[in-house]
Amino acid sequence: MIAAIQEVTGRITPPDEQAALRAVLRLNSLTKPPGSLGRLEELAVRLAGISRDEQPSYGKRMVVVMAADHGVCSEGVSAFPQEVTIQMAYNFLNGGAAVNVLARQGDAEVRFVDIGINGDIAHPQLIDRKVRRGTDNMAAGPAMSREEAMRAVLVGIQVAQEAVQDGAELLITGEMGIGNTTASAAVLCALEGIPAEAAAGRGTGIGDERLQHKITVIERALEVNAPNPADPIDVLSKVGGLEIAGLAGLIIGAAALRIPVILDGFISGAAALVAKALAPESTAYMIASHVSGEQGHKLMLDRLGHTALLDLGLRLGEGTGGALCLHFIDAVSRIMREMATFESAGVSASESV
Ligand SMILES: Cc1cc2ncn([C@H]3O[C@H](COP(=O)(O)O)[C@@H](O)[C@H]3O)c2cc1C
Ligand SMILES: O=C(O)c1cccnc1
Repeated sequence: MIAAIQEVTGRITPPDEQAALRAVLRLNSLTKPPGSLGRLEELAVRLAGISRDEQPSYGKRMVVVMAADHGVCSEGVSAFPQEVTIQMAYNFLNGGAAVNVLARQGDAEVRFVDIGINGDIAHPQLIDRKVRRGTDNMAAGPAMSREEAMRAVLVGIQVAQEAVQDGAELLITGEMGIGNTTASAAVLCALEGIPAEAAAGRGTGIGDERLQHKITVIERALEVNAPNPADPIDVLSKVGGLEIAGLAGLIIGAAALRIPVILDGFISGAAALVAKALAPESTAYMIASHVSGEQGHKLMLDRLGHTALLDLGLRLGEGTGGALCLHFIDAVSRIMREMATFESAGVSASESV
């Protein structure tokens, strides 16, 4: 199974430098002082390189919400009970979650994948790719087997391939899974050698006492399992989650298919760290939409080498920040296509600086 993953990571090539250069030249020809559109210009250049087009635009975009449960919930690490995952599943499938609203506003489709919910869901829109019914409690032993972690990564790769077959030109990572900020923090600790107290945050809104407990649970999980930082599948299987593994696969799949993958918050960040460990070249296809209010997210983005576009204090996940970022991506597309050049508008260029 590792060979199937490596076959995909082996297909990731760097973005097109020529297209990126053409985007720089075009930006400098537009009726504005050079660089005056700030970070939007950086975004334009990166998207041009990724999409191999100096005027990139994205017709069909999809938010992929991977959902799974976490055995570590039995340690009391979330402000909400585990059943909320399956209850929210129906809310996503019926279009009522925050990300459904923001995706509609950003003209994106939401695909909801059950990769490991602890229960049965019946809904016509469900993409059922359940690898197992939730993980085991990582504070007592491995969250899942190595084989299950690899299967979940392959699910993500396959979902990316299907999305592109169905016309997707851009993917956004989304997730649902009560307890998943604990697993994501543990992945950050294991892969990057960050102490639990710097990696763990309040998730759904736990208080000081429960946060201290969450930190000790993460420390125990790391001690009991001793995940190997040089082996991302080992880290996923011991202290990760099924949706984290699935999103890592989705990111790798998007990079291999040369389409941009918009990262959402903390859980997406953990998946991106796994993707980076499996395929360092995949980071070139990632766009960091926002920096979450969850402690540790900024650290993740630093390790990924990305700066977030937005800082709105979001701490929801689901793909919400990623969906909001579509407005900036569309703004960039229109600037590259619709703005006049100095030449076409008859405007004098700068004399000297
Ligand atoms: C109603 C509700 C909707 C959500 N949508 C996303 N999350 C977010 O919160 C959870 C992670 O936080 P923790 O690790 O503290 O459990 C994940 O499901 C994440 O997607 C939600 C959480 C709740 C309660
Ligand atoms: O940043 C996130 O993705 C996040 C933060 C808190 C809870 N759920 C998700």
